Amino acid sequence: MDLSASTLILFPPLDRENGVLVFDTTLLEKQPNLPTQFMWPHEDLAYAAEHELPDPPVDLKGFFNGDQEATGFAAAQIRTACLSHGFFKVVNHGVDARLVHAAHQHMDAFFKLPLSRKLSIKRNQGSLCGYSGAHADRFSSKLPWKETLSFTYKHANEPGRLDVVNYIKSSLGKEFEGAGYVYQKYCEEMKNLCLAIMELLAIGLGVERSHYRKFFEDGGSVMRGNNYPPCKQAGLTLGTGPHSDPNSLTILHQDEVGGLEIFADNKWQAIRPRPDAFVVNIGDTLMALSNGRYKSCVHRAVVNKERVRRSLVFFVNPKEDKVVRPPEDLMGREEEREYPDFTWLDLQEFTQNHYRADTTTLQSFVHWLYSNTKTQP
Ligand SMILES: C=C1C[C@]23C[C@H]1CC[C@H]2[C@]1(C)CCC[C@@](C)(C(=O)O)[C@H]1[C@@H]3C(=O)O
Ligand SMILES: O=C(O)CCC(=O)C(=O)O
Ligand SMILES: [Fe+2]
Repeated sequence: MDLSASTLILFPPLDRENGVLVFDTTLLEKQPNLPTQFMWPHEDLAYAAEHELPDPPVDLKGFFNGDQEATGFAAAQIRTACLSHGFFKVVNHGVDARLVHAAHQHMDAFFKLPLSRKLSIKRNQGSLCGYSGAHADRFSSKLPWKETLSFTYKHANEPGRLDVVNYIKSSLGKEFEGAGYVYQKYCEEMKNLCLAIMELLAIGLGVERSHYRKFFEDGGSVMRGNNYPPCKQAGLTLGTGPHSDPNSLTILHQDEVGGLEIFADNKWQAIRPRPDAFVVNIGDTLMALSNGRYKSCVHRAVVNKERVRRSLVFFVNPKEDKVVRPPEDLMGREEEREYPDFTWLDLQEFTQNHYRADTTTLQSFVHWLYSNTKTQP
């Protein structure tokens, strides 16, 4: 085969000015071999899920209707899942299926835009907002086979304040205003769902019912659309590598293609897509807020050989400067603290500037905190 110099420059496509890889799937899909930058080590790829997580979904209908027995049942189901692997599905969550569909449709339309247009709202270093192709400007190896669009949302938004609409409109133009309204509404619904789940998490721990709800009421979240194009050598790469989310709670909707896997009972288990369900996972910050009782869920996303896969993610965080500390009524008399006090601002800085979130983020963060500040165990 004649590998002329120009061919070599094209594969993988590189940004001429900065020399970083460009996630241009129309070009990447044409080449026979996966660029090494996208290859993940054997230990992250091996043991593909052979099982599906068997847990039945948590039905929220009774909780929303104020039925005490059903609330107790849902809280117990959530408690069991969180003590073991930190993951559960919810149904009858009250979010209109048409809204979820519309959010997926608008994300689709965005990812189908020409690359130059998507790059016009490129995510900058240290920020969680904007477009990112394979995170190629942040990392040079183990690149995730995905592109993302993310933006922030404040929970204590007064009615009528349209931060998401304004961000989308000002960065992408007036023709995206409709998309902005859909995302704004989606964020509002996700916030309400998240605060309801916070109550169930508190009931499950036997702490004051509104404790976590209040803690997150003035917090903020990041909404993200993930687009995982098909990959001929899907078995050599990952859409999102094994990690636990550094934030508190994550609410995700995956399309019908499937690819989300969680690590539970010492094996990878696939999460079967269910259009009427949201999947919820505990993140590192909530693990700290429960003094290690609720487990931060280790998960990953595999990619498909033939089909593009999409997911909508809502990452929930406390207010940036609030001290993350378990409630007093949770701590037994002799119980020791598993983690020191910290703020989401610190953990966010750690994962954006010093450490790439993986399966041991919280542990590494605590070491980093001790070595950087006066905080000592
Ligand atoms: C604070 C955050 C960092 C990430 C986005 C939010 C919550 C989850 C984190 C992430 C998804 C964990 C896996 C690695 C990561 C780099 C990714 O693949 O997107 C992480 C996010 C990020 O830094 O963008
Ligand atoms: O897309 C998915 O199913 C998982 C994505 C994920 O884990 C993340 O964005 O943190
Ligand atoms: Fe995640």
